[in-house]
This record gives sequence, structure tokens and C-alpha cells, in this order.
Amino acid sequence: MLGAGSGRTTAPEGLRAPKAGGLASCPSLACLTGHPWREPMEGAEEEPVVQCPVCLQQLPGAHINSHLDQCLQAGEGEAEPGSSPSCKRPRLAAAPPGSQAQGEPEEARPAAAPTIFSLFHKGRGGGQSPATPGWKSGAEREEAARKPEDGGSAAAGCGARLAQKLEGKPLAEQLRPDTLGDYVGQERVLGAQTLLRSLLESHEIPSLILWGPPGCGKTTLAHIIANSSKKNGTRFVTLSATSAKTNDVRDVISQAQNEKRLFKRKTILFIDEIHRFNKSQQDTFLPHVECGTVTLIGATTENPSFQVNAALLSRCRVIVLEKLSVEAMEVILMRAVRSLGVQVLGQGDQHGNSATGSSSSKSSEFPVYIEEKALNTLAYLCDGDARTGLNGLQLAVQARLAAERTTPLNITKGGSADGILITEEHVKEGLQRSHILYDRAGEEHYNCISALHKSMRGSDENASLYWLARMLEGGEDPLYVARRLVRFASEDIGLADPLALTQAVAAYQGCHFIGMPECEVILAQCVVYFARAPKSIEVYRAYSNVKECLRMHTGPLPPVPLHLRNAPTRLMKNLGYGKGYKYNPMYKEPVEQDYLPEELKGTDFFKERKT
Ligand SMILES: Nc1ncnc2c1ncn2[C@@H]1O[C@H](COP(=O)(O)OP(=O)(O)OP(=O)(O)O)[C@@H](O)[C@H]1O
Ligand SMILES: [Zn+2]
Repeated sequence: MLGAGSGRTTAPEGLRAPKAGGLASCPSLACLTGHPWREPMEGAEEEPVVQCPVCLQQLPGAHINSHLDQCLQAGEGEAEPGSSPSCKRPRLAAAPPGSQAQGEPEEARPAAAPTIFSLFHKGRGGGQSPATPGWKSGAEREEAARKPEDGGSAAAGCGARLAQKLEGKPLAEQLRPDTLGDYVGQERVLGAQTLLRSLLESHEIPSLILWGPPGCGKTTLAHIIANSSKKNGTRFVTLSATSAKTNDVRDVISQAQNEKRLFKRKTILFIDEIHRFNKSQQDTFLPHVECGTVTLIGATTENPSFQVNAALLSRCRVIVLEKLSVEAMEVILMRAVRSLGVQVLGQGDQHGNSATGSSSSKSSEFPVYIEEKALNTLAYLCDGDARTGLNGLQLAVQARLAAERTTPLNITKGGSADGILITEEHVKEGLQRSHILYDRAGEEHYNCISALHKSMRGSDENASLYWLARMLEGGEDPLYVARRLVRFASEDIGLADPLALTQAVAAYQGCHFIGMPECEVILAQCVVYFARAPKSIEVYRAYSNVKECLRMHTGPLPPVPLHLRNAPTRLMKNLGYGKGYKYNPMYKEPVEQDYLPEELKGTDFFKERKT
């Protein structure tokens, strides 16, 4: 932790001023900046020693401010390319502690939060990273950019400009709202008059767990809280439970303690995917949430009552976010389209009427159009996941621009320009190409899991793998598949291979630990194991028979035979409890004894067929 591997050294002894009170370099090995440092005066009054919240070294209180400036600057120099430039500890992705306290103007500093967020926020649902299928390769992109010079139309030239806008950060990241005003949907928890909104507006942030499906805006909400809390000087630190270690949590806590003590500044700790922290990691910050050193905001897609430490849970307000409605998605997509300068064509517009949507439509530099219907379809197909929706839009536009040179489309708009039109078909194609055309809540979801189940039952490993991939590539929750595998292990394999159940539970846990995409091979292994395993429904069927028998029973259920009852008290013994019971280990020969109620004597659930 102490700057290991940075390659920098300090020479504290040699560089230190010989006389007490003189200027020298920061003596801390941890600091590594070599910034001026004043040796405490001999005989001067003992100054309180404080800890630098950045490098955690001990310093005389009077020097802390100048030290911090240096320390933070050094951090900027060390930051990895692409990481938050003022963050000395890239692993923590922390907003620079202390920097706000140093009178540095807000605007002068790089906007830390967005960088931080784009850093820790992992790709999901395709299109998040340039390596994801569906994204244009470097060569393709170059080609797209070269297009106008190759004698393309004016429209193609504008398309290249649009293509440029779509490069780099994914559209979803570019458009992440910064204020509550831009946050769409989630009225139930965030609407006017709700408790959460009034708390946020008064900057009273309680500890929160944000629970909701992927892409519904958990991270975005945290990002908005970060933005607004910066205004009253609160620090905002983020950790991703997928990569952070217990030590990282400790570091954040000790920095928070210092900040609180030194500057009376509060710290909000945002933990993405908090369910990935194990219970002991969650325990690490529990006392600090309790005593108010940090305010915790956790985000999770999993039911927190199972995945979050009960003690921690009781100290946090659980906010349930819903998947975004089709209407909310339309608002988000419409906003995206506007920001790209793409114009929306309502029905009938193709025949020469003016486009709707963009206010700058008349003098638009980007004669690229999208059918209103295409947007509606996209809003519907992304199943409340804004990231998927925005990625889908981005892919459709990019693909369309790439293909444009072959089929420019003529739109008479005020008698002028050529245009590029994006239709519903293009949007669907875009989704299909990126494998996101998969309806996680609807038909497809059930159809595919059923096909997987039946393929495994039919011992077709080939088909089993196919259906598995269809679901995972479509963005299915791996834990949903894993749960189904656990059931399959008992229902279809059963005692023909009792190890199957262990395999399934292990696969579930494995997926839970490492998440997508790494967990896909765990599921694949389990699915193939199951397809190849011997099958037996003996137990499953027998148990169904028992249930059936209970369901069909009329009148009071038969009493438990007296000899099978336990007799812990004299009274019970006197009542005949346990009388005549034969304790099997006492007998050499197999014991003749009934275990079923009298009226069921002779029933064999393993033989009986369900009617
Ligand atoms: N309520 C919203 N209003 C506007 N845009 C939104 C909203 N929710 C999500 N988005 C857009 O979708 C993108 C992804 O959302 P976000 O990262 O907040 O999802 P999440 O709930 O944290 O998902 P995950 O569980 O996958 O991390 C954001 O960058 C933003 O552009
Ligand atoms: Zn320092």
C-alpha cells in the first residue's frame, strides 16, 4: 500500500534540514512527493499530530494543509491514464479527500465523479466496451470516418460527425443524468412528496441500499447524490464489491475518520454490487455505518434480505427501484436522440412533412432520421434496462452509418436534403447483432429456459449448450439459470447421481461469487454434466405421489401412531407414547414394525402412479 511499485524514493535523512524548524522534504516514505516539510521547532509547544487523510502519515497539525496540497498533486501525477486524475489510489477510486478543503475552486478540478463512475462501472448487456461484439473495430471506424473523402454524399459527411460523437464513452455513460431533474421514472420512491426526495433535497443522506434490476438507474441515483452532496462538502467514495478487498474498505474508513475529525466532513461510501461482499467484508464497515463515520449507499440487483448482512440491513433504508416503464424508456431514448442531433420522424413524415423532435431540425447539421416507431420498439424491447436501450440505439445508429454509403435515402424535407433514415428494422437488427434481442421478462425467457431444461433431460449436450448461450448472451441473469439447474439436479437426475445437486449448488455459488461474464463457463460445465448424467425421477415422482395422497385425503389426518411418538415426560409415557417401539439397532434381524399411519398401511408411494 505504501507506494509500493511506484518506483519513487525519498531520501528523508539526507534531504532533511539539519536544523530543527528548517524546510526539508516530506519525511514520510508513504508520501513520496518530496514536498517541503517543516521540522517541528525544538522546544516549541507540542503541536497536535494529525494524520494525512491521503497518505495516512502523521504530521504536525499546522502543516497538514500544505502537505495535503502536495500530496494530492503527487497523486495526480501518479494516476493511471484514464483514471481519475486526482486520485492517488487508483484502486479506491476515491474523490480526492481534502482537495475541496484546500480552497481549490470547484471548476478548476477535473470532474471527479463522472470519471470515477465510468471507471468502476462494469460493462454489461453488451456495447459497454469497445471490445464487445457489435462495436465497430478500429478499422471499421476508420473506414467510417474516411467515408466523406471517398466522395460520399453530404449526408455521409454529417454521418461521420455523428459517428464521432458515438465513439469513446458508451452513449449510456455520456448521458448519465447529473441531477434529480433529469432522472426519469422511479416516481414511487423519488416522486414529489416522497421521503427520499425530501431527504435528498435537504442533503440529508441516510444510509441506503438501492435494490433494482440492471440498468434501472441505481448507479445513476448514487451519481446524482454524489453530485449534490459535493455542494455541501461531503466526500463521495466509491468501491465496487467485485474488485475491492477488505483492506480497501479499511482504508476508506480510516480516511473517513480523519476527514470527520479534521474537517468535520462527512463521507458517503458507495458500494456497487454490495451483495458480492461476503458477510465478513460487510461486517468491516458495519460499526462505522452505525456510528456515522460513513454513510453507506449500496447498490444490488439481488434481494438484499438474503444477500446483505441483517445487522447492516437494519441500519440502511432499502429503496426498491423498478425496471423502467416503456414510457420512461421513451423519454430517455428521445433525449438521447436529441443529444445526437438525430431527428425523429413521426408517421407520414417520410412523405415530405417536417420531422418532429429536434428543435434545430430546420438547420440540422446531421440529416439523420429515426422513425418514431423504431424508438417505440426499442423502448419496448429493452425491458426496462436503460443501458440496453441506449446501447441498442447506439449500435443501430452506428451500423446504419456504416452501411449508409450504399443506400442513401431521399427524404424531401422542405424540398432539400438527402438523409439517412434509421428504421424499426435497423433497430431490431442492431439488437440482434449485439445479442440483446432477448426478452428477459417475457416469452423468450420462459421459452429458452424450458428448451434448456428439456435438452438436458433429453441428454443432448449440444442443444443444452446452445440454449444456455442464447440466454446468457441475451443478458439473462446467470443466477436465474443456476437456480433452475439446482432444481434440475433433484428433479431429473436425483439419486441416479446424487452428486449432481452438489454440482448445481456449487455452480450457483460460483456464479454468485464472480458474476458475468466469467461465470458463464461454470454454468456451461454444469449444463454439460447434467446433460451427460444418468437420469432418475424416482424421488421426484414418489414425492409427488405423497403430496397427491395428502391432497386427496378427506377428513382429519390420521394420528401419528403411538409407538412412533417420543415420550419425554412421565405423563406421555402413561398415555402410551412410545409404547412397543422397537429400537432398530438393538435387533440383529430386520425389524417388523409399521411406520405409516394405520389407514395407509401397505401404501407404496414409489410404486403408485399419479392419477
Ligand atoms: N432513471 C434514469 N433516468 C435517466 N437515465 C437513466 C436512468 N436509469 C438509467 N439511465 C441510463 O442508463 C445507464 C445505466 O444506468 P445505471 O448504471 O444507473 O444502472 P444500474 O441500475 O446501476 O445498473 P446495473 O445494475 O447494471 O449496474 C445510465 O448511464 C443512464 O444513461
Ligand atoms: Zn502525504
